[in-house]
Amino acid sequence: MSSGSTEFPVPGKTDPLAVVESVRVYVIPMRTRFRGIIVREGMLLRGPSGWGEFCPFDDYGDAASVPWLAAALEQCTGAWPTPVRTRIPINCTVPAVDPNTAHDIVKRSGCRTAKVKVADHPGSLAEDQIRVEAVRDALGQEGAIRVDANAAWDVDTAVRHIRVLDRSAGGLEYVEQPCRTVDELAQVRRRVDVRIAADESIRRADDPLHVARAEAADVAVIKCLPLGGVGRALRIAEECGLPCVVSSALETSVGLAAEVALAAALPELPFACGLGTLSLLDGDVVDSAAALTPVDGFVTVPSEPPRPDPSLLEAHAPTDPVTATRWLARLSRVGSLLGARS
Ligand SMILES: O=C(O)CCC(=O)c1ccccc1C(=O)O
Ligand SMILES: [Mg+2]
Repeated sequence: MSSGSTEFPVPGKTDPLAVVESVRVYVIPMRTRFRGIIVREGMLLRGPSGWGEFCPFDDYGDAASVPWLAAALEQCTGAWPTPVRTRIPINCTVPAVDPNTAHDIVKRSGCRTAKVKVADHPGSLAEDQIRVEAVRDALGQEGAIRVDANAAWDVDTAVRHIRVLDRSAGGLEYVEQPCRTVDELAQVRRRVDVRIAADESIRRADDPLHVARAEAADVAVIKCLPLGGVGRALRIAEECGLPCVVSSALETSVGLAAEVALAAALPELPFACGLGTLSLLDGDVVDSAAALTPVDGFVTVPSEPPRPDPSLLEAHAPTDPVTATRWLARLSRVGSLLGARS
């Protein structure tokens, strides 16, 4: 019924994108295929207090992308909490690669903690074992190894594979998201001695605190871009009452800076964080002096948020018009959803 001059915006609802002064789209190839991702794409938004990154993965629909946009807008309009540390210990991230490559990644990183992707495809256990053994060889006995199954296993498979990989690793620090549901995580947790960390059960859940209340995890993996920003992630971290590991969502240095700000502000940081992911990308939008590149297993907390370099923005701009149009349309739709909620 409503149309044209009889239709008005609802008073009190505002356009959340009104603060954004300009946007850029980037396309950066991955060095190694990671969870099926071969090219990382996203947007950089410029606002009154700097730049934010909007980069939901392809498998996030519009509603699930709303927190990503809230996080980007927090970055370009807000200020970060006070850091309580100047550098963040990080893990190196080992994709589902062959054992020699895994060994090299660990050695080159200088990290004392490694996170190894497992369960990349059905029947992967033998490959997972030799990858984990190679990582232990590279790390030495003092290092810590964690594995991430990205929700691939059912309960019985998880229990069996965790026991095998725990032996291959000479002890696992934790296993991240062995199964999909909170109930499955709780069952696995009761049956194995290895700690359970929840990632997707927090990042993709309607209620990110459910997994903690259900006593289904020992560790919370927190990513502030999928969770709606540093402020919201800090509240979730506090309310869940679990030790937290901050991990990246494969952002450029612009978005990674928000994850680092979160890790820097957490009162306790008992484990290494998954923030050494810049090396998985074949490029960045921030020049190398300001990039959040780890050195000897640590990322230094920057004194101010990194700004994209104009020539790198040009270099990583999409070469076809379709990609930019697709991201602009996505931003517009997700912006409308965010506006309708506030
Ligand atoms: O935690 C790390 O070491 C790196 C980040 C990482 O693994 C990741 C990055 C993008 C999307 C999902 C994940 C994941 O933890 O499952
Ligand atoms: Mg994970």
